[in-house]
Amino acid sequence: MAAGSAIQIPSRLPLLLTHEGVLLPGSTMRTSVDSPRNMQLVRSRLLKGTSLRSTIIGVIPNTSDPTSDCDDLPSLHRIGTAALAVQVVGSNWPKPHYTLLVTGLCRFQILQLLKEKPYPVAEVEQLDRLEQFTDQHKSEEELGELSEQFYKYAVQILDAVRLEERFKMTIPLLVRQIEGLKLLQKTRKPKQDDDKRIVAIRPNRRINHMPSTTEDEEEEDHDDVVMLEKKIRASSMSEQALKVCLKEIKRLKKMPQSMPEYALTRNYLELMVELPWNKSTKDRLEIRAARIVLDNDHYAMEKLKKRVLEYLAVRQLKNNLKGPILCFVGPPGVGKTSVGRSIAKTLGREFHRIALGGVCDQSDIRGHRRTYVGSMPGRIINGLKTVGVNNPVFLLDEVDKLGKSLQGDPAAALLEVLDPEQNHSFTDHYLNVAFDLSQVLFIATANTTATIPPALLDRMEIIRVPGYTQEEKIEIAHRHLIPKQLEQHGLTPQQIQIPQVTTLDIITRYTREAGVRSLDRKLGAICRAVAVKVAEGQHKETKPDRAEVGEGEASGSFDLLDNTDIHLHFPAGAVTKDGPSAGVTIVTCLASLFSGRLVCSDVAMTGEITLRGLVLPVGGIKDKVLAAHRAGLKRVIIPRRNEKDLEEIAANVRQDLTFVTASCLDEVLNAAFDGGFAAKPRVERLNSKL
Ligand SMILES: Nc1ncnc2c1ncn2[C@@H]1O[C@H](COP(=O)(O)OP(=O)(O)OP(=O)(O)O)[C@@H](O)[C@H]1O
Repeated sequence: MAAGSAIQIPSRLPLLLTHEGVLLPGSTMRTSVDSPRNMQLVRSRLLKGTSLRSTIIGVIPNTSDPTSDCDDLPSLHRIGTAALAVQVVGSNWPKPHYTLLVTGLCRFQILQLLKEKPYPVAEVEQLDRLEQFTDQHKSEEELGELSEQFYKYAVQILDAVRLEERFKMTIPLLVRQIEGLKLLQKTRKPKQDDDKRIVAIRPNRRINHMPSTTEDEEEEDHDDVVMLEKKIRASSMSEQALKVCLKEIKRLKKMPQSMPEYALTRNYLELMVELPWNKSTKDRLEIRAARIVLDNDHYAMEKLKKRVLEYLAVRQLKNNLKGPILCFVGPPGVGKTSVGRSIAKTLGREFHRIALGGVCDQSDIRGHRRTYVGSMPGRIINGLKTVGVNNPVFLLDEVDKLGKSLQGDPAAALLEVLDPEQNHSFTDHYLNVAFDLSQVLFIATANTTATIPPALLDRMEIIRVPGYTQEEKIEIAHRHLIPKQLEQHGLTPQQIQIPQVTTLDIITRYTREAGVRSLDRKLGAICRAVAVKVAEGQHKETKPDRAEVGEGEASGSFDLLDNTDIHLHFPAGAVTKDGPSAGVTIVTCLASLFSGRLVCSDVAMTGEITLRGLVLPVGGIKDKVLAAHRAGLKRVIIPRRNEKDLEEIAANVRQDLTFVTASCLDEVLNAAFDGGFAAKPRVERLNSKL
């Protein structure tokens, strides 16, 4: 189709049904093809055909919901645009689809549908016989908002077949647009260093002669590229990166702007310039100051703070980061993230949290190759771009919730990130050049070590962060949570006072947790309620009432026996249960069931039981004892061989509880039942009160 010749489209056209955007003659549109019908069209017509005619298709706009595109053909807009398929890109990510670049040639109307399957083909009549389009319009990013408005009118304009009708519709719209842009120009002063292009209105040019890419615009673009090249040369990127960037900029200079690759290459180069290749903050580590920061920010957690200080001290003396990666493991809301933040504060470094929960694709860590449509760098490189320095503290949150999928194992990618032997030349797929991560301080958090991939676990030093006692929670609330909430809600201590007994009430009756996250939320709810009263000017000194805190939790019950069959029910089947520590408890339940006697309601117990009735030691005694204490129980039965673990428990908690150590089942049962236990089996239907 030589320029200047009139376009003659085939009388039968395969139809591509689109639901977004309207392709107008002379314009170019990129559209994603993923419905079965459209995929078939691309495969059979565009990928197999070899003639030029086979690349002409009919694009029908306004087709209803593409997800229902399976059997019945939806009703079709009568007028469509014949288009030349300029490029087809196939991808399997995130699901199989093609991206099609089409250029509109002319309008047509559907005369008759010839077939519906596997893709629709219609007999068509060409409506306008315009001269060959002269250029492709490249959509301007800055015109995003305007194009949304434009879209509304586009379908109407497509329907305007007569030239006069088209003028009548478009001229008022264009005039309005130009007025709007003039206003915008007045209010926006162009920044010298702004590498985003500003749309300029050139008053002397007549609308019908205005080519899509003017000389001025080309010059502007050229200036932009020159500016970008200057920035690349001025940046302190590695030699390898500089080489790649200069090669890309050379390609960019030769590339017409309308090429889709132009924008991709530009984005890539802009990211390369923005990355902190050599920019870092200066460490100001002073152990005494670090201790003060940690103590000021966190109450209790003595063991954790001690280990963090040791770690920082070794770093100060050795002045390198080749130590282990610290991993804080503990229940939600015990301050793992906030300790990470304090570490960054003590070091004077930037802090960035990378949430790994649910990540199951290695490209999340390592980025996509640039050949993918919509490719992006991974979270590590993105994080570095966000903080703007190459030595931040990165908190890898929830490493225990990493997933795995066909798209590769993210844990393997993380290993490379964390390995001091390799991470000085970490290569993100998108960058495709090495970036030095050796100055980044990585800290990880997890709720449990059980699901951390073993190879990762091996690289980390686990520091357990246990739950808090009630007393610790009260202190945390009054020293940290309440002042923070007051500040967030714009309240002063004169406007609301929460007495310690109230906090205790909230802790014991309205929250049941190892950490302080719900407590914090409840305190927030109180502050919000008070803020409303203060704002309404009706405030007297306010004490929180029950409704503001929320209702307490109901306790569950379970049935055990059906005649002589034993039914053991472990609630929440989807939650994996392992570990033998409920052994003594299950046997005690059964003993209660068969004897018809009730177990004391203030007893907690843990321990593994052998087939011969011996009680074996178990892990996590501290957490279990704290949970029993939280639940208001008085007596705790533990395996005798766990007696040494009681030393770890705060004295005030120990004072409130009586501990019974047991090495065999008899001792457990004697302690669990009032007045001891001499088994007299009685087989009848009973409900356990445990
Ligand atoms: N010992 C403490 N002293 C002061 N504040 C604390 C303490 N422990 C927790 N907090 C506060 O409790 C809130 C929740 O803590 P954070 O978000 O750090 O918990 P987390 O352990 O990281 O939880 P998750 O595992 O759910 O991410 C924060 O506001 C934190 O400052």
